[in-house]
Amino acid sequence: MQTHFDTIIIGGGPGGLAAAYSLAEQQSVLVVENDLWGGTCPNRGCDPKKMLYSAVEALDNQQALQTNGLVGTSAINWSELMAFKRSYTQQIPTGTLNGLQHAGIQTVTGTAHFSDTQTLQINGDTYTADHFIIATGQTPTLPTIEGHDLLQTSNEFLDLDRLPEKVAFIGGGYIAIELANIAVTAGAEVHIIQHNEHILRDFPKVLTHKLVTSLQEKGIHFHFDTDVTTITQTSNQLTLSNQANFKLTVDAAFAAMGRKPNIDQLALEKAGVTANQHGIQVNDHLMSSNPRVFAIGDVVDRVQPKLTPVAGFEGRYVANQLLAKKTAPITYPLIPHTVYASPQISQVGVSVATAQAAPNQYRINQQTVTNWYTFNRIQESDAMVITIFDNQTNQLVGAAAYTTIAEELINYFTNLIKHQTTATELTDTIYNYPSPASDLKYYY
Ligand SMILES: Cc1cc2nc3c(=O)[nH]c(=O)nc-3n(C[C@H](O)[C@H](O)[C@H](O)COP(=O)(O)OP(=O)(O)OC[C@H]3O[C@@H](n4cnc5c(N)ncnc54)[C@H](O)[C@@H]3O)c2cc1C
Ligand SMILES: NC(=O)c1ccc[n+]([C@@H]2O[C@H](COP(=O)([O-])OP(=O)(O)OC[C@H]3O[C@@H](n4cnc5c(N)ncnc54)[C@H](O)[C@@H]3O)[C@@H](O)[C@H]2O)c1
Repeated sequence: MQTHFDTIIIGGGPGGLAAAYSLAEQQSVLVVENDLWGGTCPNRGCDPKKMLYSAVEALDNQQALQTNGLVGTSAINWSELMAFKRSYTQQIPTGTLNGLQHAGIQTVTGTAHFSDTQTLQINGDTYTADHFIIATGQTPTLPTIEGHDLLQTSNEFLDLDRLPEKVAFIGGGYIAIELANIAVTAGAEVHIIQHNEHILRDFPKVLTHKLVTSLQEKGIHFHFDTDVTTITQTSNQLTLSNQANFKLTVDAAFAAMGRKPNIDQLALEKAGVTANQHGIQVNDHLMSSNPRVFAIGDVVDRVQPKLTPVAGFEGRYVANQLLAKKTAPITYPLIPHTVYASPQISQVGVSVATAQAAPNQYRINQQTVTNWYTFNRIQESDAMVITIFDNQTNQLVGAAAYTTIAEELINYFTNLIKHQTTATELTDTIYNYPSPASDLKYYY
């Protein structure tokens, strides 16, 4: 059994896998995974969520066209939808493992922890390496309140055999909004309990307010400025309450209050790697306080959003460093992000808040586009696109969108910003018509 490697990667998710494949042609590589090969995104994150969204979007689109040519609405059959999701997720761990082995990458299933600065213990065996890459991701945070162990998380929601009739989500971030919208569309009574007065703190308020209205119209009950302090169980139900007279009884409740780095099992102190509650601390080369050890993806303490493409980008960056193909500090490209709901909210580049705070530097073009051909054709009830231009260069520098096609629109904007497109140049390209891209010339 080989026990020394050029690089050992802890965590077989999008970050770890990107690093492993990039290194494998020139290095001996071992990847260690203690749960589902493939990690959060394809097993219990982005991909299964969007499998469920296939039905949510179809139903939304169908409902929008009632009285405009479509007769009757369908309904979601939860167990069939879950079987559809599982047809994708069930093949992920084995497929991932086979792919790694096929590429000549060694694998071990087990929990890794350091015993000194250059040694790992896995399943009682000792492994050493020239370098280590920690890519262990995050897990859901549970509140420290009475009855917290009665809460479930996104992990369980995305694999429910049966959708409970009445559900609550604690939190108002990505996960609460995305999963609550799946649940309400599938027929559940849904409550979102948020400890302050707004959802999705990083997105423009003008768009999140619209989303709250849209989700309320779909039937979601929002409880703002509400802290749950006690959870009790009575027969098959849970009661969530606080001392300020809040009391809600549901069939299931899900914690969606953020995620915490998977570092507890790593014995980082033995490796001389420093970390805090946000994750492993790294320098601008993603190197930890131990120069042999790098960290990538969700487990890193950094300001960039914790998303799959960011983890992959960091994995390839560290691999290139170890192969001496790149020595410069990491510089991140634009990172577009989307909340998948009904409709979606996406944004990229300079934020609306930043532009509002610097009116001399930026011009904001906020357009209600509901009546534009693209959105009228699919009967969107409310759609808005915001573009932000630099006053001096007239270049597009930021964008945000509230529409069912925001996920694709934001990719166009990302490319336009990347290529420093000016407002005038937006009119220079001929796009296929009619299509969302053919509207780009009107977003100046
Ligand atoms: C519900 C949900 C929806 C999401 N939706 C999106 C989305 O739409 N778009 C998007 O870009 N991102 C989304 N994300 C975020 C995305 O899943 C993560 O950013 C991405 O998976 C991070 O990749 P990673 O490799 O850093 O970590 P992970 O994918 O979490 O992989 C880490 C792996 O390390 C393993 N591990 C942990 N500790 C050890 C140990 N000691 N030894 C061995 N192995 C260990 C874990 O089991 C895990 O498989 C979503 C996340 C969730 C939870
Ligand atoms: N579409 C996507 O790209 C996508 C989807 C899902 C998850 N993700 C990733 O996963 C991460 C985690 O998602 P999340 O929704 O769990 O976290 P989040 O950070 O997006 O939101 C956490 C929410 O919980 C609230 N909260 C915090 N403490 C609370 C408390 N004590 N009581 C009640 N509410 C509390 C916060 O105000 C916030 O609204 C995201 O930040 C993102 O990186 C991305």
